[in-house]
Amino acid sequence: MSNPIADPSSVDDTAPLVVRTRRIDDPGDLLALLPPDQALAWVHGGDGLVAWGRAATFSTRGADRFADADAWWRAHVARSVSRDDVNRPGSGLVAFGSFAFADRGEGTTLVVPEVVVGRRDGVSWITTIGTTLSAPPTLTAHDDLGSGPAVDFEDDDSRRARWRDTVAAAVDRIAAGELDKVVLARSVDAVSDEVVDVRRPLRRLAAQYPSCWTFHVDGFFGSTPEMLVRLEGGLVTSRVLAGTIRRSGDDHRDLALAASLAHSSKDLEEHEYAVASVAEALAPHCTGMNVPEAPFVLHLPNVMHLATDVTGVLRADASALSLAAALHPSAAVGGTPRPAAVDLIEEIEGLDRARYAGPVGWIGADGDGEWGIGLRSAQLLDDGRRVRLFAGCGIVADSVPADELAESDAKLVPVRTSLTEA
Ligand SMILES: C=C(O[C@H]1C=CC=C(C(=O)O)[C@@H]1O)C(=O)O
Repeated sequence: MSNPIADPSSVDDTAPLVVRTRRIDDPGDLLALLPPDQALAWVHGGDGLVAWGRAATFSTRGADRFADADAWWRAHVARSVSRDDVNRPGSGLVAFGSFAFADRGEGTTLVVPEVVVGRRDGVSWITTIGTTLSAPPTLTAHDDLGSGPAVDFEDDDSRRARWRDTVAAAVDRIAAGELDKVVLARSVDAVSDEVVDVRRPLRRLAAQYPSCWTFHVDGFFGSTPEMLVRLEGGLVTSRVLAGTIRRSGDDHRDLALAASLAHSSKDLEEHEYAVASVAEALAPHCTGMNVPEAPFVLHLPNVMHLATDVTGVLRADASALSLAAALHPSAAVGGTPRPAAVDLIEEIEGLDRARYAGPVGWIGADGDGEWGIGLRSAQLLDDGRRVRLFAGCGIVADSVPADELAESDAKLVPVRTSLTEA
């Protein structure tokens, strides 16, 4: 995959990292601090982490990509020297990362930045990371990014018809008893008349979807509503989403739609598979797990989802990355049973998912961290003028191809409008 953002060529990956975190006054809008190049982001409700520079990077591929990344990270942590005056999740040494969806997929990377600015619950900090101790830089808010470029979307009728046919083929395979659920995705390319400055869509996504996690790692960006796993002080949390209804734009009508979603047997079935896959994957790692019996309806500006928050207490030493490895791909992005679903995706989807639907997030020196599922997302390609947007839908026996296509359109709205709105 080409990567218009990262330039790891100057990174010395073997030197011990010197890490210093200091408390700072509230820096205001975190995303406004990002420089144009090598920006990294993970923000939620205004809080989170933004970062830039490259102190160390790691890339890999294959079935062992999570274990390889975890081992690389542990080795870096072991030889780092750190002083952290803040001691909050995300302070001290952190790496941002993104994982390919498929074992054969490209794009798995961990990035240790040179500067991280974080805020959580009214406490703000800056972390510097390098091979020597460096003074924290002066923070500058880049307020005016100018007007956006003109963007065209390549989503013609024949591509849309082909995807409907693929969904119909999956329904047939489910009816034939080969599997219970599969998540099928499609992509839409956007072509911009100038290089996309990813900070512009990031700001729009964060402003419009504050309850989602707005992220950027090496040209992969988006605003995901789904938390694959958060590990914090021994507490494991996962927000499972599956089952979707589009919003109408009318609040009263949306309430009725939310009620119908909560009672839709097709959506409840789709959701149950996703919850079961997460609960089964976490069970060996957790004690005292709480898996609510019924989902709640999560309201986003474009769609509503059935949602379940699964929690547990970590049983033994495991990192957020090793938990992500156990959970990926959950049935929210793969299917049930997992092996049959992954095979069917490979056989009929006809799409290189790359980082779409893979874990994206950050890990700290103690192994805690947050890994969302890379949904409502896009990848900058080539020269930075082409952007590939992705969306997928859970397919079960009762799925109707035309409805799934409309649902995928709704899921594309966040990134699509983030690229076009002034
Ligand atoms: C696969 C996607 O969404 C998943 C998450 C929430 C709801 C989903 C659904 O209802 O199909 C999907 O499982 C996507 O946004 O590309």
